[in-house]
Amino acid sequence: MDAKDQPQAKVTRSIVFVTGEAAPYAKSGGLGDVCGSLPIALAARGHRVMVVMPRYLNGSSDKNYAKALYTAKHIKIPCFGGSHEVTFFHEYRDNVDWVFVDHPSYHRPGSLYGDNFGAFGDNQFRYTLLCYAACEAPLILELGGYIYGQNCMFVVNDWHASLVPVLLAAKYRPYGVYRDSRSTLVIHNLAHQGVEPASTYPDLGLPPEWYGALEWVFPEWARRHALDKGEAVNFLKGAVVTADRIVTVSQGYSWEVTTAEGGQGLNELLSSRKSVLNGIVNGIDINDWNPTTDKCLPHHYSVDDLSGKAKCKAELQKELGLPVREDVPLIGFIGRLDYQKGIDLIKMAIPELMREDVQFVMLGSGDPIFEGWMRSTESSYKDKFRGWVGFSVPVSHRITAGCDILLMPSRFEPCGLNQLYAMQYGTVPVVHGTGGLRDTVETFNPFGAKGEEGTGWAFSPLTVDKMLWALRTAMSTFREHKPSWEGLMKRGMTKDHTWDHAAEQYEQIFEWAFVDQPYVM
Ligand SMILES: Nc1ncnc2c1ncn2[C@@H]1O[C@H](COP(=O)(O)OP(=O)(O)O[C@H]2O[C@H](CO)[C@@H](O)[C@H](O)[C@H]2O)[C@@H](O)[C@H]1O
Repeated sequence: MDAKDQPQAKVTRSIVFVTGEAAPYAKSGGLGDVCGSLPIALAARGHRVMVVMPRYLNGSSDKNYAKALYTAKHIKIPCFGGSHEVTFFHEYRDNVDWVFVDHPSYHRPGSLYGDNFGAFGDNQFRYTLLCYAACEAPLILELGGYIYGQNCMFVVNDWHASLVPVLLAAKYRPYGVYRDSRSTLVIHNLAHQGVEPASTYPDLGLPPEWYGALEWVFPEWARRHALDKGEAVNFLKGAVVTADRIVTVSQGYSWEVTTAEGGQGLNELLSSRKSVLNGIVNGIDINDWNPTTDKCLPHHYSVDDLSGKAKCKAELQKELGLPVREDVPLIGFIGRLDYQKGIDLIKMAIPELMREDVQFVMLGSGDPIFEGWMRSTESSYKDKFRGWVGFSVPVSHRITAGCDILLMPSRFEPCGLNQLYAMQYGTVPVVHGTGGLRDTVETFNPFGAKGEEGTGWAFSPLTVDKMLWALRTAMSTFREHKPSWEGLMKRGMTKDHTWDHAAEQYEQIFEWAFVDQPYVM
């Protein structure tokens, strides 16, 4: 879009994103994508936007931070029985101030949150530091010559950033600071809440009377032994209680989190805050995910000329060592190998699916049991199945472009980005109709009011049979109804997945937040 066509916000604000990850600096999943692109979309609409995240260094990713300069600002954070010094680095890119909090606990091998032995034992400490640093950044960092000041909208993402609204309420507002600021909690995934034993509360440096905001008691069935009282502190709960507004990353998920099935223990609390709870479907970064320009692809294509997609498919088959055949449906899966993503259903369905004339490629890392299963399945079905264990952004782009069908049997999915990328690339999604998947994938209807309708298949309930039914329907449409298939591809490709619409909805939420008094004064 030309800069002159870029819609502008009616009211511009100072916005401070706080996050555990943002692409391209550090990404482990969809949170990184969103925090790497929504801030840019908001800045393009005229807001002043800062993103505060850790400066993770672990060798391979160091180059991502190469353009971030040392600001010479140091602060000491009083927590965990001491005073911990952090410093700030800064890069101005795409009209956004990217601020990186530096501390030795962010410099280590492994992924962002853990290594082969599991989650890091000091994650509570690492993200407590991030939250304190994020509260100080707008007050002390002169970025482009000016501080952001006390009139900000803090956008706190998931549990890593959830201490921010608690700190605003407990440590700043009582002293007259940040009374004009507001906070919005964005829930990308309720499955991770930052829960630690209650005995860690004094480490957080919060006044004792604020214990109730973080207090969390496990139900009896979830306790480890008869003497376990289940007492814990829960960062995400703290933000649910103290944030001015709560956003989930789709409307479907904003309802699901208020139910016993989808609320992960926080459903009653979230229901009590329904008046400030909204859902906004994520957009995608179309500079990064665009089949007409994508640097990771061997060939480019567009809705007007799909020939490049067939070439991408052939290249992908070659790269994977699968028979190069245009007529065979190529199904892809990309994602964390996690219970959430329904990998166990794929595992159960594979023996039956492999009886069909089909090819299947999976890219993912996570649970070692599923990683091992992917490797062994590959050796059982040499001409049909490839399991790529690892995390590779270029490979994910090539799979998205080269496949005909993208499968997402997620047990729950707050929004899901891969189905949006798939549609953008003319790859037809077959998904479990849950959360954001149900909101974004419209099931194919050959007899719609205006002719054929739909962009994929959203099956429900989540069973192996139903998933196989949806895949078989998709495969037979691919083989036997080429014009319908092309219609499906084109309808997906022409849908508006840009961030601009979502950014406008976020502006509305911010406006409502500033009309109200802060939730905790
Ligand atoms: N092995 C691999 N190699 C390369 N890339 C890989 C990969 N595994 C995953 N990815 C990438 O990571 C991202 C995953 O995003 P999703 O939104 O699908 O899921 P995630 O559960 O991480 O995000 C959570 O947050 C997002 C953002 O709000 C929600 O959409 C989602 O529902 C919620 O669960 C995609 O960009 C995908 O391509």
